[in-house]
Amino acid sequence: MKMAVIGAGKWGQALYHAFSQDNDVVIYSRTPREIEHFVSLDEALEREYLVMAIPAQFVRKWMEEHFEDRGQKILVAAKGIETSTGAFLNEIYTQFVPEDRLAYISGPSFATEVQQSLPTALMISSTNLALAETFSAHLPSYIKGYVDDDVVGAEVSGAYKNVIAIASGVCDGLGLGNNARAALISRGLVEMARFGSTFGARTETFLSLGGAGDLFLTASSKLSRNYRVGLGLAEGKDMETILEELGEVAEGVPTARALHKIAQEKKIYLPIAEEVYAMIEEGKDPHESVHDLLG
Ligand SMILES: NC(=O)c1ccc[n+]([C@@H]2O[C@H](COP(=O)([O-])OP(=O)(O)OC[C@H]3O[C@@H](n4cnc5c(N)ncnc54)[C@H](O)[C@@H]3O)[C@@H](O)[C@H]2O)c1
Ligand SMILES: O=P(O)(O)OC[C@H](O)CO
Repeated sequence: MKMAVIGAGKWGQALYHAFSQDNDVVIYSRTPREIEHFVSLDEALEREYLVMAIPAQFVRKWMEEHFEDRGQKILVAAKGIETSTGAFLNEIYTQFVPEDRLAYISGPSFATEVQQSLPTALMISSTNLALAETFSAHLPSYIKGYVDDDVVGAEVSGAYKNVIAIASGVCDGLGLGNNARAALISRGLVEMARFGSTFGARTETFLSLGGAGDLFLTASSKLSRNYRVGLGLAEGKDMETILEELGEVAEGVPTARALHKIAQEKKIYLPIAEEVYAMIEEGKDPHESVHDLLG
């Protein structure tokens, strides 16, 4: 399969490594990189299959400024909800490409472990199951692919788990113990499903690799950038310092802002996401947030 990965951050490079096992793959990013098969934007857009690893908050602008529809089939690899509009990624990408040429990859997948070819299982979701199957069939042998057609469920799961991961990092950073973290993750899963059902997601999707699987992973490991944001908040650091020290994308931060906006507009009860928003945006004391969540 002739593919191009667009975006050469940690996840773009990991997916480039993975798909390169059995396919003809090139990679492009706005910043030239010393990567084998690094190509120009035009050469990348010429490929039949694209993997889009641009972070969620930058997708719309990038597509407006650089994308040319040449009939490509696209695998969306970012996880997040656009802060400025509350739009899910499928709502953005479908403004440029018909939904039957769009698929979304989600599930428990630290880029560093995918880069090391460690065993991984992921979901590929599309309203066009044949397309999901095509991408799944071209994953390397160390990644087991599962296909599904609940695009909204997969997107909400992938985005929301990042916000719960921030809360989990706060919980561990405050030394509240395993019971508290387990309670938080469990209630976070319920909250994700409640939010997703508002937009037509299937409840069982939140029990899948893209839901519970990714949530368990991200909310329990320092490999998660979002979890590390929570650790920083628990230490009393301000967001500017946290993100500067992180030096990488933490999609849970802008997604928490998006969830707050949506919750206000649609009157959805999102207690954990709202406390993460209060800590991130209003500098609320994490101890107070925990008290209010347990209250
Ligand atoms: N890193 C992981 O383990 C992992 C795993 C699964 C999914 N993801 C998702 O993949 C997406 C990308 O994350 P990442 O881990 O590669 O992040 P990263 O911080 O490693 O890289 C972000 C990349 O985005 C680029 N970028 C920044 N601003 C941009 C802009 N305005 N236009 C175009 N490109 C811009 C940067 O140059 C950088 O290459 C995120 O949505 C993330 O949630 C990450
Ligand atoms: O480092 P995070 O928190 O963005 O998580 C990376 C992946 O989404 C884990 O599946």
